[in-house]
Amino acid sequence: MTEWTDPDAFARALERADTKSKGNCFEDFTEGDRLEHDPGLRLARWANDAWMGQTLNHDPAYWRRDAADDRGFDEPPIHPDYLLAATLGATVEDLSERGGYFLGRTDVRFPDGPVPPGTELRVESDVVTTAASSSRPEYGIVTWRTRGRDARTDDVVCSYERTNMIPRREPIATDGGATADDDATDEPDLPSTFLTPDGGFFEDFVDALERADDRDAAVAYRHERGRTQDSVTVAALPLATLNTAKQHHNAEAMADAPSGDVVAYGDVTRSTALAHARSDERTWREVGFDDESFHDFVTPGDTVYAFTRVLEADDDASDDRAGTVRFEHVAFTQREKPVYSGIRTAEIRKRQPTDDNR
Ligand SMILES: CC(C)(COP(=O)(O)OP(=O)(O)OC[C@H]1O[C@@H](n2cnc3c(N)ncnc32)[C@H](O)[C@@H]1OP(=O)(O)O)[C@@H](O)C(=O)NCCC(=O)NCCSC(=O)C[C@H](O)C(=O)O
Repeated sequence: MTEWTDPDAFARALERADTKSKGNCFEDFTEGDRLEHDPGLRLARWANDAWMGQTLNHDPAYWRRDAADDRGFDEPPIHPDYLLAATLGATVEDLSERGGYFLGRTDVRFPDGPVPPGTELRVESDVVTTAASSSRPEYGIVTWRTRGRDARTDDVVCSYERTNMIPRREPIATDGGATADDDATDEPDLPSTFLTPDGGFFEDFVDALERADDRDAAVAYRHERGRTQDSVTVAALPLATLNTAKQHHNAEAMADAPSGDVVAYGDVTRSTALAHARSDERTWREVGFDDESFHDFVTPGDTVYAFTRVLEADDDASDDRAGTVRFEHVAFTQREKPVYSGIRTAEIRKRQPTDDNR
């Protein structure tokens, strides 16, 4: 009788066995379809704290009761970055586990957030559009609108629209996409002066924008901190959001990919860069994110840095002690190429008489 675990017999058995594949192909998505994502997730304090600590998000309102109380929270809530990553993580099994690229996301909002630890998430997505990729015949491009709900109250605590390239079952003929103008040597049209805010309060951003006004200048600066990607950030953090994308934890499957290795979850890259930016400001509340793009992959050993451009400031917010600022944040690595960019709207604390000057 055949011993199935005999190495030769087993190797033959593996060759002959079909693989029960995971995830959906491009052809499985139809505009208008709704998918209820089974995993759901309990937003645990430990996972939130692991995410926040490892991505260098150290805003005290998410760590300490007195700071949370000062910010108008009943207790340190789940941070919006982890809430967003967990909402997306729970969708991966149905939407993007098959592989492909997380291209971008927009209209990220937290209608009934923030939420306390222990909140149980129920997540659903609608297929918004499906399109051929003109440059990559083996992929299609799918956009979904996703909502994360508090399973107890049904309140929407996080929503967004995201776009991925999804592998096709059958490649199609394409026009090959637009031809890149490789010979273009135009100098980039950057302003002559880059200004940095003196501090991290709302008034500091207003002041810097005023100094840039009517001049060939921008309020744009780098943040010093960097975070080298390791097995915790690349594999452990996405798995703590139930993100089953093999890109983050299956080195063998990724060996033949263009990256040649596992890659960081886009939300880890993004949250790390945002943390660097937040460490140089007095964040009051996160309002929303738009036009997020993931330009290139990040692999273990890459160090994630951040660059910020301040776009506008508005003296209007949910609390008199804050104003609203719109930023463009860019994550980049030691190779100095952008890997993520997005527009962030956040409320920033105004300077109070008792505040120090940072
Ligand atoms: C994905 C890339 C390899 C593409 O590179 P390149 O071909 O140079 O870029 P193009 O700009 O030409 O884009 C290709 C097509 O995709 C469309 N596109 C690009 N961005 C968007 C967007 N934000 N929204 C909609 N469509 C977009 C373009 O129009 C092009 O279309 P077409 O011409 O018809 O083909 C490269 O960008 C890359 O490597 N990006 C990094 C991807 C990445 O690392 N993402 C994060 C990590 S993976 C992850 O987190 C997975 C996650 O867990 C999950 O499950 O989603």
